[in-house]
Amino acid sequence: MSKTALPLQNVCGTEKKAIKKESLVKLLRWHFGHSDFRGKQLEAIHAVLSGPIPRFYLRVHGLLEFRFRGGRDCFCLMPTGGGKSICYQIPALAKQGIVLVVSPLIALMENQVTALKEKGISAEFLSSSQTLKDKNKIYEDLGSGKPSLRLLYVTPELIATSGFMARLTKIHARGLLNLIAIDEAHCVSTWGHDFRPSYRKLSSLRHHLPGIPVIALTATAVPKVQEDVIASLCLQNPLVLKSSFNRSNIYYEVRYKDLLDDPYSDLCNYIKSYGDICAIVYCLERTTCDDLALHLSQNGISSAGLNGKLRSTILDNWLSSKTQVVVATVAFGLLYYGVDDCRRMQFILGNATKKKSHSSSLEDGSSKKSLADFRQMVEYCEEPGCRRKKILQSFGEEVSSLLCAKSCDACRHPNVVSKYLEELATTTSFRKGSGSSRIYISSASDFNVEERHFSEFWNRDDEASGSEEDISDSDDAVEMAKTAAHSSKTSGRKIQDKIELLQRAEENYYRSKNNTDKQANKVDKNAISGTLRDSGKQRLLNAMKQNQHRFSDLEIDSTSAEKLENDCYKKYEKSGKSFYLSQMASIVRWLSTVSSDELSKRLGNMVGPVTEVVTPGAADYSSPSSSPIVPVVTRVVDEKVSGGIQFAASFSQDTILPPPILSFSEFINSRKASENQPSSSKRQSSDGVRKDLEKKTKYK
Ligand SMILES: Nc1ncnc2c1ncn2[C@@H]1O[C@H](COP(=O)(O)OP(=O)(O)OP(=O)(O)O)[C@@H](O)[C@H]1O
Ligand SMILES: [Mg+2]
Repeated sequence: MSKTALPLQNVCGTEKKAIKKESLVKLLRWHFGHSDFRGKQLEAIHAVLSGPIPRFYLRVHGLLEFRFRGGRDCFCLMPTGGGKSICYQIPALAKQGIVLVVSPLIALMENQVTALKEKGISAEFLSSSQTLKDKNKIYEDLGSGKPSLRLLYVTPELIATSGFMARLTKIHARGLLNLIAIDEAHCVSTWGHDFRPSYRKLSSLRHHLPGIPVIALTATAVPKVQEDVIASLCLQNPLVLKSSFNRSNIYYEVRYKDLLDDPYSDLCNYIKSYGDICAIVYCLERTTCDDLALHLSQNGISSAGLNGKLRSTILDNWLSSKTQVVVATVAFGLLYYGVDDCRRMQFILGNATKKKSHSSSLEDGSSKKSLADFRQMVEYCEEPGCRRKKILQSFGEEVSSLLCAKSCDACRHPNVVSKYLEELATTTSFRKGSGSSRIYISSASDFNVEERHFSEFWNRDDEASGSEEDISDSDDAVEMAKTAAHSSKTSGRKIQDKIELLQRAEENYYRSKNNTDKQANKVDKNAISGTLRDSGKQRLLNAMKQNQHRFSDLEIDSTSAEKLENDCYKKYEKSGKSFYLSQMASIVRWLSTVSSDELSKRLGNMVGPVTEVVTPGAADYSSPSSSPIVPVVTRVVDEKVSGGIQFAASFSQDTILPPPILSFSEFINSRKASENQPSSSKRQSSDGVRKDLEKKTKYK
C-alpha cells in the first residue's frame, strides 16, 4: 500500500544542519520498512549529504557562483544485493530537490521506479520506451517551480543528448539538483566486464553540473576498474567505501564435466530440480551459448543466448521473468569445469600475453593479470579447500574457512570432492601437464592462420566477425596445433623439443589407452554414447526445422540429420565427447546461416548414415567456402610414407576405403628417414603436410 511522504522538516530539520543518524533511520523505516542501515550505507549517505567539497575544487571551477548544496563524492563498492540503492534513495528523501540516477537497463529502472512508487516515493524514468505524453508530464514537473519528483532514472545515452543536458543544466541552475548517482558504475570501464561506451561520456555531468556530488556504485571489485571509474567520472577526493563480498546465502559448487556423461543433460536436470528459477549460465564461447540455449529450450526451459545486439532485450526479458535462463559468455558463475575448457582458455590467454608483450606495457600487464586470474580460477576448481575462502581471497579478503559454515561443496562434502578430484586427475591425466597426449597434427597451411581471430576472446571488438570463422575451427586441437606451429617458427630447437614432447605424450596416451581398454568394465567418460548421438541427431533435425524457411526446396527429415551427425561422429569419434559436442554446436550454428544450395550440396556429397565408409573429410572439401567444418584438425598422411594411398578422383564418389593413418611417432620417424634421402626427395617429403592439403584441394 502506498504511503504519504514523510515531511522533510519532521525528519531533517533545515538543510543547513547536519543530518543526524536518527533522522535518516526514521526515513529508512518509514519508507522502506528496514529497521537499520546495513554495511556502509550510512557512511555513504552521510558523505553525499554532508561531506565538504574540497576547497581547491571550488576555486578551480568557480562553484561559488552556484548555490552550494554540499556533499562529497563517493565510490561505493558493495556486493550484488548489498543494498546500494538505499545509498542514493535515502538522500533523495532527506533533501528538497532531485536525485538523478543513471542506470544501464530499462528493466532495472522500471523495477526500481515501480517499487519506489509503491512506497509512496515520487520517482520516474525516462527512456525510449515511453510515450511522448508520459515524457512531457515528467518534463512539466521538472520545469515547475517546485517539482514533486524526488528520483529521476535515466539511461547514459539520454545524458549524452544535448537536449536533455540543456534541461538538466536549467534544473541545476535553479538549485534543484541534489545528487547524481551512477549505478552499475563499472560500465564506465573498459577493464570491466560490461563496458558501455555511453557511460564513458558521463564525465560531462561533472563539467555541466558543477558542485553536485556524484556517487558511483558497483559490485565489481577489480582494483583496476575502481581506479578507472573514479578517474573517468572525475570524482573528486571521493570517499571510497568497500563492503565484504561474503554472501552467506550463496552455495558454491563445482561440477566436473569430465566426470559427467552428458553435462548438458546434467545442467537441464539441475535447473529443473529448482523449479521456476531464474538462472544465468556462463560459457566460454558464443557458439556454445547459442547451442546450450537451444538445448535448454528444447528441454522445456525458456532460455536465450546472450549476444551483442540483443543483449539489453534479453536481459530485460530475464529480469521480468519472460526468459528463465540466460546463457552468456563471461567466466565465474555456475560452474561446470572441464579440463578441455581449461586448456582452451589457457591457450587463448597465453597467446594474448605473447602478443601483448610486444605492445604497450599497460596491455602486457593486463594480459598477465588475466593469466594470473585464470590460474587462480583453475586452483579454485582443482585444489581442495573451502571455495568461499578462495573467492573472498580473490577479492583481497582474508577470512577463516569457518565463515563458510558448510555452504560450499568442499566444506559440506569434503570426501566426495576429494574423490572427484582424484577421478578428475586420473581421467584427464593424459591431457594435463606440460605435454599433451592427444596428438593432433595440422596441415602447414593451417599454421599460417595463427593471426586469424578464431575466438571471441580475440575478436570481441568485432561483433560482426565472419560467420565462417565463428562456426569452424574452434577446437582445442587446432589451438594446440597452432601453439606448436608458433613455437616452430620461433626456434628450431623448440620444435624439436615439442616433437619429442608430443611423441612422449603419444606413447603415454596409447599406454593409458591400452590400460583402459584392458579394464573392460571401466566406462570411458569421454566416449560418445549412443544416447548422446541420438540427442545430437535430434538437435540437428530441430535446427534444420527451425531454419526450414530457407530450405523450402529441400526435404528435411531425420535422414538429413543422421547424415550430418554421422559425418561429425566419424570425424570426432576418436577425439571424444567434448570435441564431438563442440563440432555439433558448430554445425547447428552453420545451419542458422547456410543457404539451401549449400546444405543440399553438403548433404548430396555425404553418404548415408552409419553403415557406409566415408573418406575422412571428404564432405568438408566439397564446399570449402561454406562448410562449417574447415578441415584444420586432420591427421596428415604423407603419400610417400603411407604406402601409396589412393584418393578418390572426385568427392562425388561416396564409398572408398579410408587410408591407413600413421601414428605421430610413425610419421615423425618416417620423416626423419626421408630427411636422410637426397635433397630433391627430402623436400618432397618434408613438405608432406602441405602437399597433402594441396592434393586434397585439387580434387574439389
Ligand atoms: N538496510 C537494509 N536492511 C534490510 N534490507 C535492505 C537494506 N538495504 C537494502 N535492503 C534490501 O536489500 C535488497 C537489495 O538491495 P539493492 O537492490 O539496493 O542491492 P544492490 O546492491 O543495488 O544490488 P545489485 O548489485 O544487484 O544492484 C533489497 O531487497 C533491499 O530492500
Ligand atoms: Mg543495484
